[in-house]
Amino acid sequence: MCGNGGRCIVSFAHFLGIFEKQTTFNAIDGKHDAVVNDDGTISLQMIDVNKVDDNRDYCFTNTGSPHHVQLVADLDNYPVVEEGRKLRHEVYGDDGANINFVQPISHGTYKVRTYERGVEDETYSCGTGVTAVALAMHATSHTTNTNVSLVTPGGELSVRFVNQDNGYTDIWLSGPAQQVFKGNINI
Ligand SMILES: N[C@H](CCC[C@H](N)C(=O)O)C(=O)O
Repeated sequence: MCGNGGRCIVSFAHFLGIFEKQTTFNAIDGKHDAVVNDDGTISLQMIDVNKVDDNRDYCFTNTGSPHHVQLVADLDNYPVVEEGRKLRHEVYGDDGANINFVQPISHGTYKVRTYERGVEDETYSCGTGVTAVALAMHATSHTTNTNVSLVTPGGELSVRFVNQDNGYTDIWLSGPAQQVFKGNINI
């Protein structure tokens, strides 16, 4: 599942006039509701998450895709590609995982850089990744906020959620989706 890809699909379907305000689409992890907000940002409902594994040095959770979440100091200068590539294999074996490195900016605001499985490199922004970061920061009591801001190299996202005894529900990933290219194919 791709959270940012999902938001882009919704934005594109809206641009094509397929729906007005709300829609639903099916992804590999199930159904997703989505909303085009009045300011043009896109909110996407993510699957419920009932487990955030806390391994003290890092967390692991699945928000539609598998994510490792680890706090580091001096994120701007952190070797995301080298360390991400190592952890992706050494901790998670053949299946691997996406690796998110995190630094707090303030209570409820986090800077995130992600090494993405499949891409095998750092990407500008990972939607399921920042969702995992928001839940992991809450699950480990780094924040009590249930609306968390995430700053990635590609821009700013937010994740809000409801915390219940058995995990997290009503999880919404929000942020901008901008059309940057338009073309035609003659067939
Ligand atoms: N970039 C995507 C997640 C891709 C996850 C994929 N790399 C995987 O290993 O499942 C996002 O914005 O949510």
